[in-house]
Amino acid sequence: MLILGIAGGTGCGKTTVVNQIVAQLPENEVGIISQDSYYNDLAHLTKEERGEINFDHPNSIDFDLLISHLEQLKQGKTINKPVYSFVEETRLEETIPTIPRKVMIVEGILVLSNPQLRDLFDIKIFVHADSDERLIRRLQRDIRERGHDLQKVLTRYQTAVKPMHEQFIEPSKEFADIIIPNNHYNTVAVDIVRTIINDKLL
Ligand SMILES: Nc1ncnc2c1ncn2[C@@H]1O[C@H](COP(=O)(O)OP(=O)(O)O)[C@@H](O)[C@H]1O
Ligand SMILES: Nc1ccn([C@@H]2O[C@H](COP(=O)(O)O)[C@@H](O)[C@H]2O)c(=O)n1
Repeated sequence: MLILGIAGGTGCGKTTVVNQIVAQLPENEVGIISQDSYYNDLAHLTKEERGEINFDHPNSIDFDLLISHLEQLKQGKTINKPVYSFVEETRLEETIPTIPRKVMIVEGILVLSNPQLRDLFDIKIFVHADSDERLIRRLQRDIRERGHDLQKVLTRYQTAVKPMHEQFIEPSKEFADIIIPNNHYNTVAVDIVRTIINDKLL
């Protein structure tokens, strides 16, 4: 199994890059795991209490479960991947059975910041976009897709997203084997990563 870890600040385009990479690969050979699926289960908190959580701090992620799931996949076992709702801000009851694939891609803001998780990656990638570009993209996406309003996105950006980015995410760039500049769509970089994966699949 080849495991790729893809990190980068919110809105840098991780999900988009991953989707572009896998779009031209055989569907049954590549699996995707998003760090977002592993936000801690907050079902015991009210919606208001969940709104106070710092979702950009490593403590908000169940890294133990994510690491254990990756290890199980490496051993050829099927896992039950959690499902996270951004609208409810907690894990849902349902899970998604996920089988091991020849190539597994793990993406998320903090996936290169955790040493134990990082050690599981064969290739470490950091997607870079400037912070103003990321904020614009995040605003548009969160209002359109994640049920947030303008004020909520901006407050969160100032109080949690930006400081945590500076403390945990940007410093994890030094662990990357490849840095993908993504202020603009970067088809060349996507092709290079796909070529690496295709070599593995031969
Ligand atoms: N290179 C790019 N140029 C313009 N918009 C982009 C680019 N990459 C991604 N986007 C858009 O920015 C938003 C955030 O991208 P997404 O892939 O969800 O980022 P991330 O997963 O890193 O948070 C999405 O609406 C996406 O369509
Ligand atoms: N309930 C939540 C949980 C997380 N977030 C934000 O998601 C960002 C990470 O996801 P990306 O797809 O943007 O990489 C992170 O910055 C959290 O602030 C949220 O808004 N609500």
